[in-house]
Amino acid sequence: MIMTNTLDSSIVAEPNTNGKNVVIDCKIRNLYYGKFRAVRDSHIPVEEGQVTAFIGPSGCGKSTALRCLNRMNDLVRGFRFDGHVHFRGKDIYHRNVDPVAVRRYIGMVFQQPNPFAMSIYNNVAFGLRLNRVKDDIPERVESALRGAALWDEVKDKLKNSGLSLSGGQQQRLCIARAIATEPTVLLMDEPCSALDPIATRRIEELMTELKEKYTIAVVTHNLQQAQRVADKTAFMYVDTSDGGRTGYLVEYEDTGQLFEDPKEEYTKQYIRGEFS
Ligand SMILES: Nc1ncnc2c1ncn2[C@@H]1O[C@H](COP(=O)(O)OP(=O)(O)OP(=O)(O)O)[C@@H](O)[C@H]1O
Repeated sequence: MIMTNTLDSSIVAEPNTNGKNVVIDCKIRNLYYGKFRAVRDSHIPVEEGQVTAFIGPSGCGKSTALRCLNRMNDLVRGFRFDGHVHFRGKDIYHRNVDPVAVRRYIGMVFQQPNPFAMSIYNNVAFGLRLNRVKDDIPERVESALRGAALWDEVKDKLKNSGLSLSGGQQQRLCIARAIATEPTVLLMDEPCSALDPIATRRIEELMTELKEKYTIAVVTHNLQQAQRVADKTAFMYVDTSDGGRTGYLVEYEDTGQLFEDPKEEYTKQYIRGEFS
């Protein structure tokens, strides 16, 4: 039986053609929700120590592709996936791999900040206990809160409810909860869409700090945000030619290259704002 240790983050990542290490290699040939083909033909590598942004119009499959990276779609009824997701060369969809173990290495932060109705301290400690971490809990909680740039704001009120924090602080608490178990990769699904511009900038700065330690993949509607935070950008679009609405990868590039000199006509039109 393949257990957590086969996903051990000490396994060397696969080198890319550009010499960068690919931590997650995602290839979606076809992805279905029931009979609906949601995504096709999308090969998106996630490189070590980089921020990779997923952009594209609504419904093109950005969140679906992101959720494939840590098997979050497994929870959706009717989900079927033809392709592969390799984490450090290991197939995370192998029948013997435990999805809970996958999420230990590939954590996630969602669109809406979703702290639990418990204290700030326990919000972070919860993830540790869930992963059977028993040692150094207070130190780990502090380290995660520091890592999420929240410690100074909450250190004197750790017993207060996580729900008492502002939206931006709640999202940083969720980031602290996600990094407490020291994942290799952090997936962020529109992490700023519910936040005001100041809280958004704080999260963006935090992403730049976090990539020193974690590889990040982020879905964003905000093209300026992708340009500010991402090293690599994947642009997805929706194919309606066969009467369906199937998302696919149009272009994956260095962010600067994709925004300044895109190869594909659809990318050019999208970044010029010709469709949304
Ligand atoms: N759980 C689900 N069950 C059925 N269909 C779904 C499910 N989740 C998403 N879809 C469909 O899959 C397609 C891709 O959705 P997805 O949310 O991945 O797109 P997106 O690009 O992230 O969109 P948005 O930018 O609006 O969030 C859409 O047509 C959506 O309706």
